Amino acid sequence: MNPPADHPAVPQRRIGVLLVNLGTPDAQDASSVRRYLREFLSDPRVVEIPRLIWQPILHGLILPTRPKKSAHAYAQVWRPDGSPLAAITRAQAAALADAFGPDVIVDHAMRYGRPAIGDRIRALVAAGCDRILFAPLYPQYSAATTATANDRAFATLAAMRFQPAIRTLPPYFDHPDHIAALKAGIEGALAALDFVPEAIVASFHGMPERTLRLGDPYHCQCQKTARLLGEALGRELIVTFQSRFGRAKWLEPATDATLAALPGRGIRKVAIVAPGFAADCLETLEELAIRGRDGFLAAGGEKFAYLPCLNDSGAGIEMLKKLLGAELEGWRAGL
Ligand SMILES: C=CC1=C(C)c2cc3[nH]c(cc4nc(cc5[nH]c(cc1n2)c(C)c5CCC(=O)O)C(CCC(=O)O)=C4C)c(C)c3C=C
Ligand SMILES: [Fe+2]
Ligand SMILES: [Fe+2]
Repeated sequence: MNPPADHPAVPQRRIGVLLVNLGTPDAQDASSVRRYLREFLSDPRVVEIPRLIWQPILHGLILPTRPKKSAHAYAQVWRPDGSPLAAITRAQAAALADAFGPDVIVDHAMRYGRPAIGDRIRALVAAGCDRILFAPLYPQYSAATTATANDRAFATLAAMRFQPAIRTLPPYFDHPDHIAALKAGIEGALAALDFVPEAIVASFHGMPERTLRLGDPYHCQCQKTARLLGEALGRELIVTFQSRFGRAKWLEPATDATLAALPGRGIRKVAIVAPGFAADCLETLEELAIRGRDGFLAAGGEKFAYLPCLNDSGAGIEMLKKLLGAELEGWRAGL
């Protein structure tokens, strides 16, 4: 027996585009930060230590102490409209709302915290989407970011009788449109400075070094982004890795140690970019733009500039339109 045409199980043929980023606390107080860190650091894709060993460390050592320290850091970058990562991701989705036509709904979600991936996928389905382009906004693939976001999307689908078709945005670390957008953003920001940097540092979020040996392509993809961007800019970039967490060895060279060493090598005017982040966040605005600057100047540096991420800039949104639009083409052809 066929259901009537207006039966809820008969969808309209719409497409959803879900922009996804890491997630951030709902508020800047220590208990909101603790809630966020508990979810984030309990993800076995992020901390690859056996649960029986990690859970006592997380609950006994980290969650009682780190939230207060992190809340202090968040307080320094918090905006009237909330956490920078949340506000910018929201703005990216808003800027793309009408980019793909009336049959495409653009929404956003976070892997940790809110808006939750499961909630937004279900909302897109309820709005008539029978296809969803799931777009983790990480230029470089890592199991700790891209894979865990995709896992959450597939886990949501696993609980559905009537699933939408799903397509995931591949990493875009070397996509010519990505490199061109980064180049345009950097050149625009450099032109507004009152000094000419003697070096440009490209700082990527770090990862435990063993993930590289285990086959995570993240490190290589970061290096390739930096090489292509350096070629586009016509100058070599200094590649570094930031945000070390825990006692294990992380990818090197470390951003903070490199910044502190540059004045000793005669480099006293520096610009720093973060081409691994689609949106500015705690890690760029506090760790690089505030603490990075302090460390560089304390070591004898004279001029320091943090150059913003692509965010919802014209170049950034045009790039996302092209990348997402190309993914939608295949589906459109069949509609
Ligand atoms: C526990 C280890 C961590 C791994 C591995 C890790 C990988 C990783 N993270 C990002 C992007 C972001 N991380 C952010 C914050 C953040 N990251 C860690 C730890 C690991 N990240 C912590 C504990 C925190 C929270 C802040 C703190 O307490 O220091 C953010 C910013 C979130 C925000 O609210 O602004 C982003 C973005 C990538 C790309 C990555 C691996 C490639
Ligand atoms: Fe992180
Ligand atoms: Fe950090």
